[in-house]
Amino acid sequence: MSLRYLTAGETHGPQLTAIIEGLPSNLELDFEALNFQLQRRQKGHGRGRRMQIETDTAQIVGGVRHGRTTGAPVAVIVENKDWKHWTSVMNIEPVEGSDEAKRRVFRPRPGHADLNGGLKYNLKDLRNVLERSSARETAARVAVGAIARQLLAAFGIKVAGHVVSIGEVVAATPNLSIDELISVTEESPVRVADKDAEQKMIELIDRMKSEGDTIGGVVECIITGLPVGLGSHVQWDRKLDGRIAQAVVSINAFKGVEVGIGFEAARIPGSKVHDEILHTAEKGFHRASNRAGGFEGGMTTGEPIVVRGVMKPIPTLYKPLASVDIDTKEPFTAQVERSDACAVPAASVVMEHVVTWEVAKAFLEKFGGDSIEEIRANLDNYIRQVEAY
Ligand SMILES: Cc1cc2nc3c(=O)[nH]c(=O)nc-3n(C[C@H](O)[C@H](O)[C@H](O)COP(=O)(O)O)c2cc1C
Ligand SMILES: C=C(O[C@@H]1CC(C(=O)O)=C[C@@H](OP(=O)(O)O)[C@H]1O)C(=O)O
Repeated sequence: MSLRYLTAGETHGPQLTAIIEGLPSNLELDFEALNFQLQRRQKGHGRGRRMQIETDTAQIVGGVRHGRTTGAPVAVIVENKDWKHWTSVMNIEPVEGSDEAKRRVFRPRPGHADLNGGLKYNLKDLRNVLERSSARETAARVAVGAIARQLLAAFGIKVAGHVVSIGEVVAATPNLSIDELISVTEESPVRVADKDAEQKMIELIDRMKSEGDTIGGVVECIITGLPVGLGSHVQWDRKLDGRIAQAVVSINAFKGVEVGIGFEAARIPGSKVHDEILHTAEKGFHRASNRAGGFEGGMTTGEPIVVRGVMKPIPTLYKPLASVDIDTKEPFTAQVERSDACAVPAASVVMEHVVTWEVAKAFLEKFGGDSIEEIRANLDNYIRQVEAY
């Protein structure tokens, strides 16, 4: 059985729930490290008031005993502390004029799921769409990805993420090791290593917020320590770069993805794009550069994975755009719900975890076993085969 998960839960419901199936037994879980990832996702300049209410922590309610996975499905929950403020709105069928009825959403926000979801599911209170389309769900995905991250870490695979740009402000490319990148960007409220860009990004986010507007950006994820050959060229849905692209664009508000130099590859000749092949006794086969971002033929090359994602600006605007009242069909401005002005730094954490998940899944497809020990033996055997090639 390949690794899979589902999430459930509404943004203002009692909790988010995730069930992961296919994890091997004997994976030692570090709960502090898991919660650290959840808390990283809550941070970042530009977030709204909701993040001051929540203190995301994962409770593992199945599949783990004495700190280790047993091979059974792992069930994770993340509580919504805000639930206590929404209990009546979420539970009581509103009667006209009641407080609950006032929270009905009927003027869809351009850029959010409101209108499409209302039409598709035939729902006249667009809150029923909003509750599930909210990026609150990404807390569950980070919890799941943080477990996958620990699985990969057990085999020396490391993950980092940072912000490349917000609006027109681009951070200088940091020339740092993966460990340095992780620690330097952790300290930054916008998750960049470039102090000048950091200040300009903060100012831009503040200006957007004061103007009732929002701003998007580009984030990058890097994964090191991978063996060659995760994913496969033989079938379209086994190409790991393609699977990662799907995962990235599935994040709320993500509209584009680049692998390696990405769109730049369309502008320069092949001689400046492809990574020349080298071999030494010490390193085996390796590359002179990594413009491919760690992929050829849908398989890892053994060089770091480098993937970028594009996040559009947040759709809820405090200075709302034009919309239509779904009851009267009259023009109206869109509804204003409590909102972030910029969630690009937080979204970089989400992207790290959805990419990590896809890599972990491909890792288990290749080296799969029912226990960590069996996987280790499979990996060691494969590494010997590659070294002897
Ligand atoms: C971390 C994060 C936080 C977000 N916060 C908000 C928010 O406060 N308000 C909002 O309107 N959209 C927010 N979004 C984006 C919406 O969830 C998203 O635009 C919406 O679900 C529609 O999906 P689409 O943009 O992918 O088409 C956020 C996205 C992420 C990743
Ligand atoms: C709750 C989170 O983000 C939310 C994502 C979101 C949206 O529309 O996507 C709208 C806001 O929801 P609320 O109205 O509850 O403040 C954000 O706060 C989170 O990231 O945990």
